[in-house]
Amino acid sequence: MAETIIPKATAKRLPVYYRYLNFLANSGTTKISSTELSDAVKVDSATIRRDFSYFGALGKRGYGYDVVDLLNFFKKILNQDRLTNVGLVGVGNLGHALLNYNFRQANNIRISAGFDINPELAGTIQSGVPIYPMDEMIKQIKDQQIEIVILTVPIDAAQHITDDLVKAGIKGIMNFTPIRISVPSYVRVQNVDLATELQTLIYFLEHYGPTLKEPEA
Ligand SMILES: NC(=O)c1ccc[n+]([C@@H]2O[C@H](COP(=O)([O-])OP(=O)(O)OC[C@H]3O[C@@H](n4cnc5c(N)ncnc54)[C@H](O)[C@@H]3O)[C@@H](O)[C@H]2O)c1
Repeated sequence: MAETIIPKATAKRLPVYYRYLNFLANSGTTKISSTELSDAVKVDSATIRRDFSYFGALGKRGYGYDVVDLLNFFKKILNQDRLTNVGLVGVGNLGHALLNYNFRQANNIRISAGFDINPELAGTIQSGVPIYPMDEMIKQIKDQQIEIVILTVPIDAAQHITDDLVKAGIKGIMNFTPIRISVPSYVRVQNVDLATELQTLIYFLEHYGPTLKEPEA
């Protein structure tokens, strides 16, 4: 199952399905039709069926989907059946906002360690998370077996911190800095840029209006 190779667009929709199924399970719903799921997550049912088909048949014809079965399945795929510890490098404005956000409430993810060069921050606890000085970063990441790091440092610090993160054995970086960091092929980088997302939203509003669904990726 872990070896299933799926398109990026499908991978991006999996957490959306997961969140909604979690909501359904919590409210006691036991089954859902593909049309209901489609309406709720705003993804057309053909796309949902295609997404699910990458993982084999998950629904029964004429019955729809069993919510708990599907939820457990996505839990495994998204590693939500175990807690994922994430590191945060750069505890400034954006870093603080991310620390304050309780990832764990809906997703089994928590920021377990923060790192910052500012001596006033290092050695403190911010939003319940210990902040370490940079010279402890590699050791803490190894000791805590952190595999994913969120990068929220100024541009000029991004690459050399990335190089240290690679040395520490990190597997994935969520990069909020505006530069494209270089990593070896076995490390994955997810770039997040709110300005680009906003531009995309503006583009879709201008070209397709507020109610039409965006064309399939
Ligand atoms: N992707 C987005 O949508 C988005 C949105 C806002 C900001 N950003 C980017 O995120 C980054 C952080 O923005 P911010 O507003 O939080 O900045 P900030 O100045 O408030 O915070 C930066 C933090 O990094 C720390 N820092 C500086 N040099 C460091 C180093 N060498 N090692 C470790 N820590 C170091 C600082 O002490 C500070 O706490 C910037 O690169 C900014 O461009 C991206």
